[in-house]
Amino acid sequence: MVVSSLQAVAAAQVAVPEGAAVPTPATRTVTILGSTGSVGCNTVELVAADPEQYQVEALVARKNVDLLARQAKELRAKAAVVADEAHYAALKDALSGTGIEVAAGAQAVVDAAARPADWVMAAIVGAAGMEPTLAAARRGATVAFANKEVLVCAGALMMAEVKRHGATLLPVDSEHSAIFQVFDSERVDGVSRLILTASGGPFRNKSREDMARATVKEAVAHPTWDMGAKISVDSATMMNKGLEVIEAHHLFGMPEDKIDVLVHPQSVVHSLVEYVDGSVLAQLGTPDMRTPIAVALGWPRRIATPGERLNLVTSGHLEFYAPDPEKFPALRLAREAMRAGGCAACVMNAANEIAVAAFLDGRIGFLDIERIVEHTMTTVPHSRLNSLDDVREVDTVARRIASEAIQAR
Ligand SMILES: NC(=O)C1=CN([C@@H]2O[C@H](COP(=O)(O)OP(=O)(O)OC[C@H]3O[C@@H](n4cnc5c(N)ncnc54)[C@H](OP(=O)(O)O)[C@@H]3O)[C@@H](O)[C@H]2O)C=CC1
Ligand SMILES: CC(=O)[C@@H](O)[C@H](O)COP(=O)(O)O
Ligand SMILES: [Mn+2]
Repeated sequence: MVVSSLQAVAAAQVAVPEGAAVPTPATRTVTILGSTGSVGCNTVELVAADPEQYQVEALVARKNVDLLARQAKELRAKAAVVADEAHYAALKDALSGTGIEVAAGAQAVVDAAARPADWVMAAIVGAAGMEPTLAAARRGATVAFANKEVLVCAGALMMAEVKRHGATLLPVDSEHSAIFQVFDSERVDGVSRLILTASGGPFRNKSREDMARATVKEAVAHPTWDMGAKISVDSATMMNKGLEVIEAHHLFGMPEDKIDVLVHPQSVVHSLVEYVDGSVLAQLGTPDMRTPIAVALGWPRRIATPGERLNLVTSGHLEFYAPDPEKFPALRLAREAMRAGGCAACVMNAANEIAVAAFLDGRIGFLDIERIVEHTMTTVPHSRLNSLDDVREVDTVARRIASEAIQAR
């Protein structure tokens, strides 16, 4: 396996940075970015189940004031922050008399991530999570990392910041948590291949004609996982798996051609690592995000979660198939973006965010998502990403081109 020394360092950084203090759950202070979302609510549930073990520094959402205020009171958070300033007054009102600090706006979200918590859940959806995730990494926090779009649009720069500031990234995405649990980061040259499993989404057995007519309700009805709307649509196009191949590349330092995708409709085998001696190690479990979140929350220990345990006697057949590249071109687009390097993955991600939002708003059809993404990828000129300012600029240009293409339809 060809793994450069930089990649090997990056892979090690995902696990235990040398000399890093390992906070025990008993001393852990916690911030949850995106606390009102699907991953956020699961995280809140685990933290709330053991109130003696965690002190909550800050909770962050975009605009769901009612839920954010309830969570902040339940967890006795020190601060609650909404990104959308239009909701500041409502949040202030909901938390008046509690002593909980309240703030709003994009800078307030970054400031919340910069507050001194040992452990930060990065569960904002989309590239909007980049600045707050960076703020947590830059003060050397342990970052439980769900927000995959950040690594897709700025992976190399983000991993460099993680290394520079001695932060620790713990994967939360179920496939990457699975790999993390069976990946020998001490001996990366023994790893020959990563195999990411994919459910195939709600349209695995549908024709392209069916997909062209797909409604929002059908697209977000994931067969095995209960998730937010954006990632559910990504699963339906299989762009989610494309984003995850890029995420795995950055987290584990593996080249694109050593990261395979295997369709596994039951979502029981969460991913696999193949070693040079022919061993293949996998992590299994029921499709329940509380498990990978608990792996990151308790790490390096194991903490108990509620929920059903996997029973292989009653779980039925486990099936595995090769992905269908004709039906799901998003996988090809993601691999092309990886091979192109530079700004390509950032452009793809930005266009995908715009196209998925337009589909969810009923402005375009399901198959238009892949068309908008491909059009944007072929329109935005290739460039290198040398700084985070470059990332912001390319992201803005790609969003504009994708939006114009949607308007022109
Ligand atoms: N859901 C899952 O099981 C999994 C999710 N992931 C990844 O985790 C991330 C979160 O996914 P998911 O929980 O499904 O998403 P949701 O849409 O359910 O939740 C998103 C969260 O982010 C908040 N948010 C959105 N925009 C901003 C912003 N600009 N600033 C601050 N907060 C913001 C939302 O607040 P509000 O509620 O107020 O809008 C909400 O709390 C995604 O990157 C996804 O790909 C990865 C693996 C599994
Ligand atoms: C739970 C999780 O990690 C999701 O990213 C999941 O992988 C989505 O399912 P797909 O395999 O259908 O994309
Ligand atoms: Mn996943």
